[in-house]
Amino acid sequence: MQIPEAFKEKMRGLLSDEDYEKLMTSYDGTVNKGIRTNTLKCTPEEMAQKTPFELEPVDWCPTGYYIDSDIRPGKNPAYYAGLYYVQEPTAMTSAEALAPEPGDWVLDLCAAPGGKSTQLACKLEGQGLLVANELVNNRAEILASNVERMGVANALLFNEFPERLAARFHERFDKILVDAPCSGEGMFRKDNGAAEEWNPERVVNCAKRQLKILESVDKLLKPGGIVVYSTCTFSPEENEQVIEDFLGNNRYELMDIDLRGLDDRGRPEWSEKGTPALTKTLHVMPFHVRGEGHFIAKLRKTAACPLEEEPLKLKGKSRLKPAGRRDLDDYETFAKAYLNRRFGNLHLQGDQLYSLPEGITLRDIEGLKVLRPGIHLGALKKNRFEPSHTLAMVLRPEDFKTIYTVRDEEEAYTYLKGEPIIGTDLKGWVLVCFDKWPLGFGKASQGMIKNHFPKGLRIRKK
Ligand SMILES: C[S@@+](CC[C@H](N)C(=O)[O-])C[C@H]1O[C@@H](n2cnc3c(N)ncnc32)[C@H](O)[C@@H]1O
Repeated sequence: MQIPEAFKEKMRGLLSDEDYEKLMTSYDGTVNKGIRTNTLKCTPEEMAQKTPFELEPVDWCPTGYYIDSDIRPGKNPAYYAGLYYVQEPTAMTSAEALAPEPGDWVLDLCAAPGGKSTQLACKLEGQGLLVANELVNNRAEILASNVERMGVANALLFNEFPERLAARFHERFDKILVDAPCSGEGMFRKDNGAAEEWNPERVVNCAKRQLKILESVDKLLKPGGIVVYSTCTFSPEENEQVIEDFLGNNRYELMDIDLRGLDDRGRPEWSEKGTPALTKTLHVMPFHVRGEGHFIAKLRKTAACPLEEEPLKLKGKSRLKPAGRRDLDDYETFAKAYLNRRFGNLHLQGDQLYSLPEGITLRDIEGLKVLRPGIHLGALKKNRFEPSHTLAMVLRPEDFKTIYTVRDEEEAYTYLKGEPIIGTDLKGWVLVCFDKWPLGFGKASQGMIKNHFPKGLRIRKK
């Protein structure tokens, strides 16, 4: 890996000789890999039973574990059942610092691929709302797929500019995470491209963009609400200086961050004005801990922000409409035959049926680019309802009347490859489970289960 000379020079100026040498040596090491338990589905102990690799606890995240760097955790049935999320250990810090509570309205403004969104969802325990937003289209689809796999039931996903969300959700959120797009200096070891793309102008441009994103946060956050700002870079321009500029223009106070094993405080001397409270921010440096590197700041909003005189206009009608009773005949027939759980706030987009999160109305989403308006329950076909994979992933076995539990890992792979399962006397829709965790749907008849695991997710080989 080629570390840019200008970066080396900059870090040599910022760090002590000893720390600089340690940083450079850290680039010769291997990338730290981690997984985090999806507590919406299982406990860490249950996850450990279903994963064949060694797990070593991460200090600052009670559900995070280091795994050996040779392991490919995305190849395991437990992965497809959503028992864990593969996440770099220092990336687990931001959601821990924000610490939402069940019932909160939480916004993750820069969300793809979804590591922190799914971690926030665990903390909400299915209560309250998670709005996860990703601006870049193809990354947004990856976010949707991860939120689906983890079985998050109370999420609304957008593919939007922060300022457009701010025009609709004025001071509606209790907590906001800004895991900002950055120059990625903490990604050099993990992603060679990050080192190749790095240059001093990029750092300056990232800082401008970060400040602009934070301006939208001020409009979105309730007075008294909390925002965590994080980056995976070391540069003062994108860390201490962004926070100092934001504090200068808005009424916020920095809060202490208390995460086990982390005590490398932000440096006022790396900012323009030397704001003393910057010591409340946190650096997570790859030469102090086992991880790639992060910066976190936690701030409380101390005063309301006025409504804009000329707010941005959001045009366009939503293609969603509330589902009427007659629209739902086929869904109700399906629900009566198979579901032990009710879904509310039902809306249709064409023939696709969604359950919107509690408290969300069409007025909230009209004119915005919605990626997923809630749980995609399935499609109303001619005279029948076809359940979606998303529905399978939010269910627990007790929510469905016909369950097929795969006999062993081998049979789990058979299902995940898209092959039929032979030898059953079940009939109709079946929730195929790996132990007590759904993998997806199948349809049983004549002694076999036809596979409904989505084609795009199927694995080719173990
Ligand atoms: C550091 S990544 C987020 C990682 C994510 N939080 C996770 O844990 O998986 C930053 C994200 O911000 C998105 N982004 C880029 N420009 C943006 C902008 N102007 N406003 C908001 N998000 C932006 C990027 O596409 C990227 O997905």
